Amino acid sequence: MGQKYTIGVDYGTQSGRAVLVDLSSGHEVADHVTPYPHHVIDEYLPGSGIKLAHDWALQHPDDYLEVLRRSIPAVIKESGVNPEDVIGVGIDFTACTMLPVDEAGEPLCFHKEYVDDPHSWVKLWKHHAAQPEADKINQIAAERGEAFLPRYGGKISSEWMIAKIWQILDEAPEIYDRTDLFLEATDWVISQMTGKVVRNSCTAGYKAIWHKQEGFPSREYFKALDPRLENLTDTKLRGEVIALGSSAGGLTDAMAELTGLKPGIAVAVGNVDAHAAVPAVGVVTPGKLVMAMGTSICHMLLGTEEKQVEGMCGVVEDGIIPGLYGYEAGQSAVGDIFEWFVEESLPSYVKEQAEKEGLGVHQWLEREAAKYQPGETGLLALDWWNGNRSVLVDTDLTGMILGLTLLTKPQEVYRTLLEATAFGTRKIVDAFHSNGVPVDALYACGGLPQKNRLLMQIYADVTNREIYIADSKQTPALGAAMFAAVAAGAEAGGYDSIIDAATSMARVKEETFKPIPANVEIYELLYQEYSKLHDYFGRGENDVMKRLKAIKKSAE
Ligand SMILES: Nc1ncnc2c1ncn2[C@@H]1O[C@H](COP(=O)(O)OP(=O)(O)O)[C@@H](O)[C@H]1O
Ligand SMILES: O=C(CO)[C@@H](O)[C@@H](O)COP(=O)(O)O
Repeated sequence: MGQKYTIGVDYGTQSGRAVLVDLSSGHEVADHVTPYPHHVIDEYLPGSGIKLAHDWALQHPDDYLEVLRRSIPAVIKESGVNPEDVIGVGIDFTACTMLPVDEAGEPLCFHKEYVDDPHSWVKLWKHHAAQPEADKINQIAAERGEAFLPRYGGKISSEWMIAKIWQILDEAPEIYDRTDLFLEATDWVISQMTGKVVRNSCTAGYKAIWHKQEGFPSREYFKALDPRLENLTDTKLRGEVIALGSSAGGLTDAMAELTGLKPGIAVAVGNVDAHAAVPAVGVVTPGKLVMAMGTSICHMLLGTEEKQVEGMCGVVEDGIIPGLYGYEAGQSAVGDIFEWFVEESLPSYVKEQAEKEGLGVHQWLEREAAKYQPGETGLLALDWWNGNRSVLVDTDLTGMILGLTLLTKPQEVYRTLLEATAFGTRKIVDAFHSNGVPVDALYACGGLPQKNRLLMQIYADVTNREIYIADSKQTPALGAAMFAAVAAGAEAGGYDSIIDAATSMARVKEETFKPIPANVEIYELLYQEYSKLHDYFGRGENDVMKRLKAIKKSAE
C-alpha cells in the first residue's frame, strides 16, 4: 500500500501547530506553528476596544481556521509528501474553550450586531469570570445530592461549559437566546472541516457533565439552577456524542481546497490536548500519570474502576483510552507563573546579565537556581497565581511567597516558584494514590520538560517518582495524528485501535529523571509545610484571599 501519513493539529493557548506523521514509526516528518493573530484576548475586544473585566479570556474563532490555512499546506510542502498518501486528519484543543454559534454554525461574534458583545466571542479555557455561577452549580448540586458531583471530585469548575453558559445567560440573555448551539471549539473546528456538527465524548464527559450511561444531569437540576436553563441539554447542547477514535466525517471539498489535502479523507472526532498526549507517550495502561506541562499542567491517569478522588477534574469512562476510566486533574498555571516572574517582576540586571552571557532569561535563572540545595532559599510559595484547579477547585485563590528577606535573590524566588508547582503536582499525585488510583511513575510532555531540567529534577524529588519524558516535539499533535489514523482505519493504512497505534507510533526518551534520596527527604519536610499553608488558606480556615479579591472587585 506504500507509506501512509496523517496530520495532527494541536490548538494551544497561544498558537496552533500541525504535524505530519509517518504512520509506520510515528516519526514527525514536518511541523509548522501558526501563532494566533489575535492572541489571547484578555484586555480589550478587537475592533471596538471594549475593555474586558477582570478574569476574562477570549479568542477569535477565525484564528483557528488560520492555523488550518497556514500550517497544513506548510507541512505538506516541507515534507514533500504526496497529499494522496495523507489518509486522515485529527485535532486536539484546549478545553473547555467554547463558543455560541447560530443555526448555520457561524460564531455569533461574526455577526455585526453581536461583535461588540464580549459574550458572543470564544471563551478560552482560562476565562475565570464564571466563578459565581460555578459556586451556585456546586451548592445546588450538593444540596440535591446529585450523583454526578463525586465524579468531578466534588466540584464543577468555572472553567467548564455549564458555568460559562450560565454566565452568558446571566449577563447577556440576548446572546443566549440567539445561540443555536454552544460548542466546544474543538467540535466547532471539526464541524468546519466536515460540514456537520458532532460532539466528542471527551469534552462532553469532562467539561459538560455528560455521562456515557446517564447522559446529562436532569432537567430538574438545570431548572433548580435557573428555570431558563431547564431545556438546555435538549436544545443548545443537543447533538450526537461520538467516541474518541471515531471518524466525524470526511473532509469537505472546500476544506480540501483550503488545506491542500484530499477531499473525503477521515477527520477524527475532536479531542483535548492533554488527553491526546496520553497514547502519544505510549501510556495505555493504569499506574502512569501523564503530565502535559506548559502554561498549565493537565494530569492524566487511567484506571480500571470509577473511584472518587477529591478535587479531580473528572473521571470519564473511555474518556482517554477506550475500555478504561480516564482521570484528569490539573494546575491552572505553571509555565504562566514563571512567565509572570520573568516578564513582570524581574530586576533589569538579570535580563542584562543573561544577555551578556548569551543566555535566555529562563536559562540564566535555571542555572543560578540550580546552585541552591533544596530548602536553602528559606522560601515557600503557594502556586495559585491563576487559582487552584485541583484539589481545591477554586479560581478565587491567589498566590503567595513566604520567607522573603532583604537578601532574597531573583533566582531563589524562581526556584521557589518551580518548587511550588511541584508541590501542587504532589497534592494531585497523593489524592489519586491514596484513593485507590495508583500512580507508580510519571510521564511528561509539553514544552516545559524540554526547556528546564531543574524543574524536572525537582518534580522527581518532590513526588519521589521516576519521570519519563516524551520523545516527541509535539506530543498532543502526535496523539491527534494517531487518532486520525484510527479514524481512517487499518484498511486505509491506519490502525484498528489507539492501542495498536500507540504500540507502533509512541516514544519516550531513554534518559529519565530519578528521585535523589537526599533531596526527597528535605522536600518531604517542605511539603508538610506547604500542605499546612494549602489547607489554611485554601480550605476556608482563613479566607483572606477571597476577601482581598472582593475588595479588589469593588474598587475596580
Ligand atoms: N526555560 C523555561 N523554564 C520554565 N518555563 C519556561 C521556560 N521557557 C518557557 N517557559 C514557559 O513555558 C510556557 C510555554 O509552554 P509551552 O508548552 O511551549 O506552551 P503551551 O502551554 O501554550 O502549549 C510559558 O508559560 C513560558 O513561560
Ligand atoms: O484544561 C485543559 C484540558 O482539560 C487544557 O486544555 C488547558 O489546561 C490548557 O492547556 P495548555 O497549558 O495550553 O497546554
